[in-house]
Amino acid sequence: MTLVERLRVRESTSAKYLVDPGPSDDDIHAVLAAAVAVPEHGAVRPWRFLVLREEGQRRLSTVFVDDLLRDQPDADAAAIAKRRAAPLRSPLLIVVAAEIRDDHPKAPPVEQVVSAGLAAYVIQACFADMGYGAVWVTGPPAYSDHVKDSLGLAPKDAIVGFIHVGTRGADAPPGPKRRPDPANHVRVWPGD
Ligand SMILES: Cc1cc2nc3c(=O)[nH]c(=O)nc-3n(C[C@H](O)[C@H](O)[C@H](O)COP(=O)(O)O)c2cc1C
Repeated sequence: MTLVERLRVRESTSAKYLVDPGPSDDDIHAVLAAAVAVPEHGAVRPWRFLVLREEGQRRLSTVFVDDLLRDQPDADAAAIAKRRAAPLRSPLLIVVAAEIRDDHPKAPPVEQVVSAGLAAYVIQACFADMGYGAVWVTGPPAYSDHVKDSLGLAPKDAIVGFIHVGTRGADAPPGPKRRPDPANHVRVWPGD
C-alpha cells in the first residue's frame, strides 16, 4: 500500500475493541522514530511521549479518578467507574504532549502544539500500517493540571492526546468508513 493509500483508509478503532497483543518494544521504538521526524519550528522539539503499559495505566487510572473527585467531589459511582476504566482500555497507551517553550522568538506555543499533534497522527498512522488499531482521545484529563503534574508536565504544557493502541478485536467494525468528499473542503483561490 502506498503512503497515500494508507492514509486514505486509516481509521480509528474504538478503545473498547483493542485487545492483546499490543505492539512490541521494537514496534514502539520504530513508530516513535517516525514521530520525531515530523516538521517542527525553531528546533524546539516539543514532543514528549509517555509510554504506559499495565502498571503505568493503573497509576494513570488512579490519577484520573483523583482528578475527577477534585473537580466533582459528588461524582456518582458510574462516573468514577468510567473515569477509572478510561486509561485501562487497551494494551498500550501513549500520552503525547508538547512541552511548551513560551519564550521562543520564532515558534509560538501554538506551533509547538501543532507539531505535537502531527506526532500524534504519525503514531496512529504508523501503528495502523503495522496492522494495529489505535484511537486518539482527550477529554477533561487532557486539560487537567493535576494530570499534567502527575505525568511530570507543567501547567503550560499541553497533553495533545492519549493514543490507545492494540490488536483489533474480532468484533471491531470492519472498514472502510465513508469519508467526506474533499471537494467540499477545497476551493481554488482566488478562483474565477
Ligand atoms: C485532538 C483530538 C481529540 C479527540 N478526542 C476524542 C475523545 O476524547 N473521544 C473520542 O471518542 N474521540 C476523540 N477524537 C476523535 C477520534 O480520535 C477519531 O478521530 C474519531 O472517532 C473519528 O474516527 P476516524 O479517525 O476513524 O475518522 C479526538 C480526535 C482528535 C484529533
